[in-house]
Amino acid sequence: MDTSHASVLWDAKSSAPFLAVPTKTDTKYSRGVLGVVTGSKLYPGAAVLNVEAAYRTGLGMVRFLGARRGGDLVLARRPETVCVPGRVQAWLVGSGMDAVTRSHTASVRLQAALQSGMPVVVDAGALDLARSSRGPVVITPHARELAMLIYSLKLAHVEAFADVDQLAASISQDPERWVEVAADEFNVTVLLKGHVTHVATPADDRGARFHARIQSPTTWLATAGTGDVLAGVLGALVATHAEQVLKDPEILGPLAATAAFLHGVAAGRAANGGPIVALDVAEALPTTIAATLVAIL
Ligand SMILES: NC(=O)C1=CN([C@@H]2O[C@H](COP(=O)(O)OP(=O)(O)OC[C@H]3O[C@@H](n4cnc5c(N)ncnc54)[C@H](O)[C@@H]3O)[C@@H](O)[C@H]2O)[C@@H](O)CC1
Ligand SMILES: Nc1ncnc2c1ncn2[C@@H]1O[C@H](COP(=O)(O)OP(=O)(O)O)[C@@H](O)[C@H]1O
Repeated sequence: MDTSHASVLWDAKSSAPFLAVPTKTDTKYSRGVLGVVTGSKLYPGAAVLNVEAAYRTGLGMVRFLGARRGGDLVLARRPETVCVPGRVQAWLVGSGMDAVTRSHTASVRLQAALQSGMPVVVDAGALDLARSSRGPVVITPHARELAMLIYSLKLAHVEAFADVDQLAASISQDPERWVEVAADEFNVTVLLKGHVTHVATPADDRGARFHARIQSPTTWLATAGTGDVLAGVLGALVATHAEQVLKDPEILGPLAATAAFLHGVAAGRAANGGPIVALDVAEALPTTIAATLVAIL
């Protein structure tokens, strides 16, 4: 694991050890169950993208416990999904939600996940709640979402910026610095999305941390819903490594970097030089994972 402040370029060789290949004795429960609380009346489709991507990354089961409309759409696309509460090894929350218009019921469901003590992937409309988690957390903001988060908490670093847009511009220009600031301030692993995605964990007592960068192989990835696909990939990786994450939350760094790597390569394979939609990226994940595993054979 990298212990310097400079970021390392994350590739297939770095990613392969963080893929969980099922063994002969595995069951759907031992492989990892991901609880998903995402989607809303405004954005029900995000839940479908999350769940499709999680299954395509490989895990035992998805329990979808978000709003009804999202649940109906998820079941129409992935009937193997279970919509009954029960044991899960990790949570994915917040995609397709809006922190401002979030319903009371949605907030109660989010808090139940965050208070479970299990590892949680926190995306989009639940980012404001990330710090209240009892378990290890990885957040997945884009530049403006991170700016909103830093601004709303009135951290010391914001004094130099007139508004959120100025801060977002600074984050886009210098993601390497801001991803580390955010990891330290929020004490969570941060995956900062962009053409180049950065992942950082909080610095330890000696100032060492994990910091990786993932270069997207295609700009066609900049299209609606691909962030929801990324959140699903990461949810699956965290669910299949939940025991390790609880022992050592630092492993959220390499897991998040691996998610971003698989996501970018899947997009490149799906695009093949032309436009793609978010579900194309999810559908390209199985062959991307097979090719990534070959990197360490
Ligand atoms: N089919 C669906 O259900 C979809 C749901 N989505 C959900 O929609 C919600 C809102 O998403 P957005 O944050 O994109 O909100 P908006 O599209 O409302 O954008 C909000 C602001 O953020 C800026 N912004 C958006 N992406 C940025 C980036 N990469 N870097 C810098 N600034 C950026 C925009 O310019 C805008 O000013 C989220 O909950 C998300 O998960 C989206 O993922 C799109 C697809
Ligand atoms: N110019 C770009 N080139 C390559 N990838 C990009 C580019 N812009 C954004 N991305 C990637 O596309 C995804 C967009 O996610 P996000 O902003 O959350 O969109 P959405 O909310 O629509 O899902 C992220 O994985 C991000 O890294």
